[in-house]
Amino acid sequence: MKNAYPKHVTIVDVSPRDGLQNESTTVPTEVKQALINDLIAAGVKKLEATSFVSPKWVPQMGDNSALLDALAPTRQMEVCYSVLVPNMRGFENAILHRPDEIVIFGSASETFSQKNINCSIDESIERFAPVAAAAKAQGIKVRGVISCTVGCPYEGEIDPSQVAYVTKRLIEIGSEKIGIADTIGVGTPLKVQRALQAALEYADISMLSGHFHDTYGQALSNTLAALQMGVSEFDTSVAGLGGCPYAKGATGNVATEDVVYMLHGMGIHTGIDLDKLVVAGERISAFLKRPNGSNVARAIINKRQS
Ligand SMILES: CC(C)(COP(=O)([O-])OP(=O)([O-])OC[C@H]1O[C@@H](n2cnc3c(N)ncnc32)[C@H](O)[C@@H]1OP(=O)([O-])[O-])[C@@H](O)C(=O)NCCC(=O)NCCSC(=O)C[C@@](C)(O)CC(=O)[O-]
Repeated sequence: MKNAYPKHVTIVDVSPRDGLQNESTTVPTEVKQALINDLIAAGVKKLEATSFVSPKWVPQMGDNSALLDALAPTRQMEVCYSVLVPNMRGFENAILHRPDEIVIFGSASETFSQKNINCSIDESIERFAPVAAAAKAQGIKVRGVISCTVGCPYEGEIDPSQVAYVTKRLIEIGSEKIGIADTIGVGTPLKVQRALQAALEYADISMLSGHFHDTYGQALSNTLAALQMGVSEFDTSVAGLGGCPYAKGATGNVATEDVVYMLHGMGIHTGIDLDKLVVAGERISAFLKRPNGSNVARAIINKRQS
C-alpha cells in the first residue's frame, strides 16, 4: 500500500501549559522549568510553555513571567516556545519575554467561549485581532486554536459549520495555523475528519494541527484519522497530563509518548528520543504523585523491570 502519511510530524508538547493548568496545588516554577528542559532534552522542538491569562481565572499559570525569565538563560534557538494569549493585556505581558509563537484560543461553541474567556465568539475575534496584528508586527508567529470542534461540555455536538466559521475568522485576522481541538475528548475518527474537512474550506492542510484529549480513549485513533488527511502537527502532552478548568471531567491530551511510538512505528520521523521522553513523563508524574497516563511509557517501564 502506498504510504500517504506525512514523512515528518511536528509534536507540540503542551504539558507545561495544558497539562498543568488544571492542577489545584501550585506547581513550583522550577518544576515547570525542569519539565520543559526535559522535553527539550528528549528532542521536542515546539512546546506550549505557559499562558498569559488572568491569574484569577487560572491561578496555576500565574508564574508565566517568572517561568519565562527562568528559561531565558538556557533558551534554545531551534525550539519554538509558544504561549497562549487571550487579549492585549496578556500580549503586553508576554511580549516582554519574546515568545516565538502566540496562541490565540477561540471556540466553536458559544457557551464554551463565554465560560472559558468570558465573551462571545465574535467578541473573542475582536479581542484577538489586535493581538495577532501586534505579534506579526514584531515578527512573532500566530496560531489559532479552536476548542470544542466536535463536542462541547455545555452544548453537546457541534456543527462543523461552526468550525468553518471560526477558522475563517481566525485566518482573516492573521492566524497562520489553525488547531482543531477536541477539548473534552468525545470525538471519534469520522467526526474529527468532518471538523477538519470544515476547516479546510478556508485553511490549507499544512495550516491545520490536531489537539485531541483522551477522555473516551479515542485520541490516538483521532490522531491517525487526522494523519490520513495529511495533518502533520499535533499537540500532545507528556504522560497524558492535563485538562481544561472550564471543561469539567475532561482528561488530558493524548500522551506524547503514545503518539511518538505510533508515528515511529509507522516510519514517520519526529526527531524525538522516546526513552528520554519517558524519563520526562516519569519525573513530572512522580512530582504530581500520579500514575503515568501514557500506555507506552508504562509498557516500556514494565519491560525494563521484568
Ligand atoms: C480572557 C479573560 C482574561 C477575560 O476575563 P475578564 O474577567 O472578562 O477580563 P477583563 O478584561 O474584564 O479584566 C478583569 C481583570 O482581569 C485582568 N486581566 C484581563 N486580562 C488579563 C490577562 N491576560 N492577564 C492578566 N490579567 C488580566 C484585568 O486587568 C482586570 O484586573 P482587575 O482590574 O480586576 O485587577 C479570562 O476569561 C481568562 O483569563 N480566561 C482564560 C481561561 C483559560 O486560560 N482557559 C484555559 C485555556 S483554553 C484551553 O485549555 C483549551 C485549549 C487551548 O487547550 C484547546 C482545547 O483543548 O480546547
